[in-house]
Amino acid sequence: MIPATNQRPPATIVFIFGGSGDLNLRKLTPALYNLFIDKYLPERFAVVGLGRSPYTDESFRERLLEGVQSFSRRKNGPEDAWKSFSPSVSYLQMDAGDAAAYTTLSDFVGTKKSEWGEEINVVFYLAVAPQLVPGIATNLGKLELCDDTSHVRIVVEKPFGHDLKTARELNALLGGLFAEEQIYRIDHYLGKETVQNILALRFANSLFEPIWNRRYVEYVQITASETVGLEGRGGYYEGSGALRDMIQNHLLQVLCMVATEAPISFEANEIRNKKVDVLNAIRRIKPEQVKDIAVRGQYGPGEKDGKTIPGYREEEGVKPDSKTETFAAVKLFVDNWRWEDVPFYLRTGKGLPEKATIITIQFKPAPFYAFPEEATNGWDANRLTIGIQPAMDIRLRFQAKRPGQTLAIDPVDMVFSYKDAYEGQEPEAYETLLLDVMTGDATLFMRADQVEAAWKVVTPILDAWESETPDFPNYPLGSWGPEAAMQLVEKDGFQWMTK
Ligand SMILES: NC(=O)C1=CN([C@@H]2O[C@H](COP(=O)(O)OP(=O)(O)OC[C@H]3O[C@@H](n4cnc5c(N)ncnc54)[C@H](OP(=O)(O)O)[C@@H]3O)[C@@H](O)[C@H]2O)C=CC1
Ligand SMILES: O=C1O[C@H](COP(=O)(O)O)[C@@H](O)[C@H](O)[C@H]1O
Repeated sequence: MIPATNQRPPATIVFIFGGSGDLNLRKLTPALYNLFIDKYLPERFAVVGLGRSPYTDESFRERLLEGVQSFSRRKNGPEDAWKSFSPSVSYLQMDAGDAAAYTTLSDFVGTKKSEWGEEINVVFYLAVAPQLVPGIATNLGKLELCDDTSHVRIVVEKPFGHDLKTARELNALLGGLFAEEQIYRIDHYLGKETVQNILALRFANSLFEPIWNRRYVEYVQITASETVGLEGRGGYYEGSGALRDMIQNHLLQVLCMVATEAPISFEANEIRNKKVDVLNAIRRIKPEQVKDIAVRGQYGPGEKDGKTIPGYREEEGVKPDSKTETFAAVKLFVDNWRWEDVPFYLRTGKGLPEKATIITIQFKPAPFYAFPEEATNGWDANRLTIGIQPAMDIRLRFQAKRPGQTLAIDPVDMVFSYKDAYEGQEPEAYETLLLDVMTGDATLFMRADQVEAAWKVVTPILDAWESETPDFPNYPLGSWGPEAAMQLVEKDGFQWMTK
């Protein structure tokens, strides 16, 4: 949450493990750059990217500038902004497994302390595959500077651990090395304006809550589709897959926002308690049920503009017989008074036709319909669609009478769009969350028990998938995923909503 401009964080150094990776290129540096332009960064700050790739400071900055120009909400920024920002960025070539190299980090902090002559916040951002996290955390924990619990923080990216067992081990390890207030388990979907707005929509209005339950809701769908493929992220993604990469964290967190009971305050732990209640209420999946409620897919070659585009198995860093899923869809139930028997369908995939994250709340049809059927032009109504991205909007689709002497009923949309309602650009999720880390506000970050509860939900699926060899690839790049994903909803009489 963005403080007033006069509440800038104190002098800060951000070390980014995985500085040469996709996350930093696409999201972290663009976010820091925007914070800089908007004057939320402290006067004195430094960003150090770390990785094994052989960058110099100069070539690293050039690479990051390409990232800003391709992915930032501000492709350029005001004149000279990059020129003013980039000297604070440097690169340190280092293997994260090299324990001796970590003293370089302490030395860097020591030098900056003498140069800046003040206390410094130090953020260690672990933007790396989960397998690397325990080793890095252990090495950082040995640095004396990490004993300073009020100034040193560690940010751990999702997926937190590789499964329930490793997540528990990681929580225990981090708990032994750092104080809980130093640990920031990040899930960037929680920093998205549109995700935060779900609570405002539900609990700052009296309109929706009375019908937000099993009496009126037929089903809920959450789709996060991506057009991109792997884009050089084989090192991370091959060991992860769509279920771990998106569903265990982002999509389950969105489900929690949709399904949670009303909080009594916006105190961090109150919201977290309510969300963990939802995760704990998700019906446990038995091994023999997995095939009926979960679908996985991997994209094969596709076509674009008459050209063949290679499939997942042909991408850099991917095994030719890879079992990693690039698509996952699941059907879940939340066993409580509010949601019993309402299906929650979640799906995500790479290489799909559109980049879009949307939530669909489909309400049941009117209990009695007095209008003549022949006057009705479609039944596609009683639906609330929350556009998370790129369209940031809320659409209420309902039946309306078409003006005129003949009775005709059509589905129409009532739309709230951020673009039309507010001036200026909304901050990106990582802007909000990085600033929160710098100011020491953990409200939007995950607690250890939330992460473990989310792993419990997906563990039976992961186990079942691990035990069988999938028939991959099973969907062409540019399609909406495997046929079985369509059947997952069609067998219940529904279809996937794309808007
Ligand atoms: N990409 C995205 O859009 C998002 C990613 N994330 C999360 O961020 C994390 C990283 O993902 P992403 O950036 O996409 O993955 P990449 O594969 O692009 O990056 C992995 C990074 O890890 C570094 N690395 C690997 N091994 C070592 C090593 N031994 N020593 C030092 N550095 C090492 C690589 O650097 P090098 O090869 O130079 O050593 C590279 O910078 C994941 O947890 C992912 O879930 C979260 C949200 C969005
Ligand atoms: O965490 C991740 O998220 C991105 C998608 O993020 P979004 O904000 O653009 O929806 C995804 O591409 C990546 O694989 C994953 O690690």
